[in-house]
Amino acid sequence: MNSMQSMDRDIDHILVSEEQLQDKVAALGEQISRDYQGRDLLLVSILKGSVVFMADLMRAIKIPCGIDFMVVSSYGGANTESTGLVKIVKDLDADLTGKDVLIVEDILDTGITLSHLLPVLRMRNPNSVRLCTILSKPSRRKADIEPDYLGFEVPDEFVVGYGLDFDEKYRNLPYVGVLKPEIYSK
Ligand SMILES: O=P(O)(O)OC[C@H]1O[C@H](OP(=O)(O)OP(=O)(O)O)[C@H](O)[C@@H]1O
Ligand code: HPA
Ligand SMILES: [Mg+2]
Repeated sequence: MNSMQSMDRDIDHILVSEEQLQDKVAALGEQISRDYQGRDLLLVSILKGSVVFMADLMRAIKIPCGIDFMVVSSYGGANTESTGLVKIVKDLDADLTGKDVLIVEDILDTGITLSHLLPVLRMRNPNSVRLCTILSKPSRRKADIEPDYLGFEVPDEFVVGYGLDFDEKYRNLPYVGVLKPEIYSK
């Protein structure tokens, strides 16, 4: 038994396939390349969840851009509910003055994480701040935040894969799926 097989076995059903993800990333990359032509684009990846999407999206963007990373945490450990406490664990290195910042996220769920982060970034005098997320769960929104660039809407289920974890696992699945109920109750 190898580890891929054992991860796949924990999945109840797939919501977004690897092919659907790759097609969407290519389309988003094209659109962002058009929209930010001639601008000072800085991609800001919110770790850890966005690592897979960031790595794919930046290669689908065909114009010059910078990249930077921020570590923020609200769904600690095996929590499937946001704690509501958003911690900046590692801040950006870049000076945002005059930059066109595009936040790269894996999922916009309640919106609580971004509702804390957006005002912090906007205070740093960027030219613009927009949000690109591969997944959104609109039914769970608590903060008034919507993505400027969106991959897929997902239903109100806890999803894993393509960067998203349950208890730090399943981030390396190449698709987005829902875990079998018994995995949460272990
Ligand atoms: O819209 P919200 O309800 O705030 O949820 C979205 C955030 O929650 C997850 O991060 P998490 O805190 O689990 O950290 P991780 O990226 O390291 O898994 C996800 O990556 C988003 O950043
Ligand atoms: O559905 C989810 N899965 C994993 N991490 C998350 N963070 C917010 N929502 C989710
Ligand atoms: Mg998480």
